[in-house]
Amino acid sequence: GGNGESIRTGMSEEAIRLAFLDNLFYVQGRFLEVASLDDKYKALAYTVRDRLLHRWVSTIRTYQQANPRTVCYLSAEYLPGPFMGLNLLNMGIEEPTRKALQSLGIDLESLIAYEQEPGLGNGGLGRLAACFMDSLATLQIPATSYGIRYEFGIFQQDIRNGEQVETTDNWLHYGNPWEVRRPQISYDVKIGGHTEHYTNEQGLHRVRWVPHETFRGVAIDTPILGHDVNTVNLMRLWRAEAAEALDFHAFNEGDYYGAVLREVRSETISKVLYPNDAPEIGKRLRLLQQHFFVTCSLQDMMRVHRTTGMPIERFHEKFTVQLNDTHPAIAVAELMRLLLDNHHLDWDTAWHVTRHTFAYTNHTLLPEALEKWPIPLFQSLLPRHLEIIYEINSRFLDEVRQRYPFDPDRAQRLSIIDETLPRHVRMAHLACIGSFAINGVAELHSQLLKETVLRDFYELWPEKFQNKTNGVTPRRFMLLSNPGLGSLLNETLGHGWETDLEQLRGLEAHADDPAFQERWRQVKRQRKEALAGEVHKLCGIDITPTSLYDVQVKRIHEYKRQHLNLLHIITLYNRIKRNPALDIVPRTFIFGGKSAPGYAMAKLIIRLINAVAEMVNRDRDVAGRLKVVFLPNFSVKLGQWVYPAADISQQISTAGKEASGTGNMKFSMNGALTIGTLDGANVEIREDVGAENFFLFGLDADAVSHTLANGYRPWDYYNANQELKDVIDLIASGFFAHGDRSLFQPLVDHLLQHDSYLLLADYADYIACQDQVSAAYRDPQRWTRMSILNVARIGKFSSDRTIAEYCRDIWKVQPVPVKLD
Ligand SMILES: CCc1ccc([C@H](C)CC(=O)N[C@@H]2O[C@H](CO)[C@@H](O)[C@H](O)[C@H]2O)cc1
Repeated sequence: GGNGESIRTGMSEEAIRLAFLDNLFYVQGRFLEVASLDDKYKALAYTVRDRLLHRWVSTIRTYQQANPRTVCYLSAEYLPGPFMGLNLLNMGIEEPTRKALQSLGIDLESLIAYEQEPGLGNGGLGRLAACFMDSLATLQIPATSYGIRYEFGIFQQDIRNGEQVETTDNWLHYGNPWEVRRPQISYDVKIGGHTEHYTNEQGLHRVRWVPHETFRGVAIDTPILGHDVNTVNLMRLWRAEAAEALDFHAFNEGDYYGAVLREVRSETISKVLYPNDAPEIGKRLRLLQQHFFVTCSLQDMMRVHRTTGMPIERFHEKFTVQLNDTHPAIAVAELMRLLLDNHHLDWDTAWHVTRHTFAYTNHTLLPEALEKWPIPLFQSLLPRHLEIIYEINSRFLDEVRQRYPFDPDRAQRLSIIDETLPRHVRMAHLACIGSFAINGVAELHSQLLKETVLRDFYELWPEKFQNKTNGVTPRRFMLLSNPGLGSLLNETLGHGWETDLEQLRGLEAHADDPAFQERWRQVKRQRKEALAGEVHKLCGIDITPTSLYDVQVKRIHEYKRQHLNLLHIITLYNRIKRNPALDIVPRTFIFGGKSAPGYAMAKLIIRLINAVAEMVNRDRDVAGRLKVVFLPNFSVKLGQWVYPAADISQQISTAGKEASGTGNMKFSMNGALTIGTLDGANVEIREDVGAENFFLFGLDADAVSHTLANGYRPWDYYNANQELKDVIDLIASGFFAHGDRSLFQPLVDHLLQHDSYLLLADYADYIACQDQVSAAYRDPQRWTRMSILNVARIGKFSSDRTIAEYCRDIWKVQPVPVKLD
């Protein structure tokens, strides 16, 4: 390149231009005039990837020299979002790249918009794992994030006649330039079969697992660069392949299907992500997927451990392994198997290493979301693991009986095995017994864990229990998503806040400054106009940026109460119909989120949202003062348009049900005000931003459990509140279903007869709170002050703070800065 820098690693506009053209010619085999958007995107991706791998090589060299204690994050889901924009930002080459492409007549934004994100997750849990990767690298912590490289990610959601329709997510169709296949890094994965116990010639007891089938897991690596550092950690995802791609013998016999059968069968393991954020009992492939990525990951750690020369008895000193919910909990039994059967350690030593290696994070209190596997399935798939689990359990129960000699019920409650027929393996129990630390993801959630689902374990091992309140990365969700806000903050606070978010406190001094307020409103206005453009493109609906953008985007679930949001919208609609001259604050209600394909009530809620939208958006009396939009196919990419454009963030789950929430943090970081319940991290957000800057309503977690325990009767609330009655009756009338009363009957019936998520009990307070929101919005000075103070006091909710706490309290690891060679 120009001033002596190589075009493979140079950071100047000139070097990047030459590198881009070089990749276009010699990787894509295209010249500019005939290059497609995909060619240009790939050429730029390879240009950026070279600079990532340059830093990765330096990182690996540093780690080999330092042999540091390393964090391994095991997660069945990752939602990293599109890579191009964040990699350019974290490497600090956005401007030179934009100019280099401009000089070639290419708009960088068009290439960034073209990228398809890896949708390898369902929602909160998967996105949190991605925010953690960004913070681990930015804090220069040696870490590897392990998971599954699904060929097909979370389904694409289309809305047809108001209904969710799922289509296959073929994200790899045009290939993925950000990943590097590592054929040399591959491991055997055994399943099924039986075990053989024998005594070897030295008279020692040995166990052999004779599998029914053996597959291969191959590593596919994606470099994860930290912000403004040289550290590149890896996201190492496993792809399933047959030990032998083609069975030539079968082929010679002319059995062509037989010849490829093994390959097809094996690939099935990592074929597709399970699209539910609640388990389905006994899905064989799901357990196979969990065993698959766990055994590959632990074997990979053992390979790295061997290179350190440290004895296997010190494995837990080299590696600390975080279990992202129970999905990788089989790891406790798998590490024992590898230590006992492959390294021939005695039980006690193996167990000592194992329980000092793992830590477990719980992400949900919903009883139906706690995974348990039927013993027959476990026996057929993982016979050796089941033997080990039985042994772990009997030694554990011995300890429990010693501790509580006269309390057989407690032992039964604590047992890994649920004896009620058909017998099941309780994965949360295996995780708790095999881990040295157990944490929830927000203070209220961690408290409820100790009082409810994990109470017995808390009473047994209170020292294991911790809280680690979630956080989100301000790089993607502030700087990248909201550059206008980023430059206003840089101008006002200087640089540095994006890696030390507490510096945002400096905004408090500007909260009442009229000039600064005006700049602040302009930033929000620009994002609202940008989103209006995207809504027009995606839904063909025109929304008004002067209206209040009232947003609820998250997975569709009854406990998240998207249908309570709808009860408010219909209430406003009825108010206008009763008095068309009513002076209300114009609102645009924006929904987004996928429903698990088999979750009928969630799908009905999506249908009702679109049905209400159809009626309200064309109603002449309403005259555009209310607009309802359902944004299809919500994703990280779409979130980056939505979070910066919101005025109100809806966080209205039934108290005690949302473990933390992370969307709530992304909205507040972009100056939206929250209307919410005292649930999950809402409690801590309100604590930090100030009660006067948060719109609170509803029963708290104690009141919810008391109300449900004392025979809750939703009918009473229906009969006692005329506005509520009118709303429910309107839905029941078929008004939103072209007169078809039966369509939404199941939803109405459930609300009047069960309402297990207390919508009717919280309705009146919610409506009153929304009226306060409208009143506040009429006073721009007051609203802008509240918005500025929300950002000023949101510092705690950076995933850098969360990861720093995991490093200090659980992983006991230190940063290892990397010098670029
Ligand atoms: C087996 C199917 C399955 C898949 C995913 C899950 C996740 C635990 C669900 C999830 O995403 N939980 C969310 O995790 C976030 C990150 O901690 C929290 O912020 C959300 O409150 C919680 O619902 C449960 C069951």
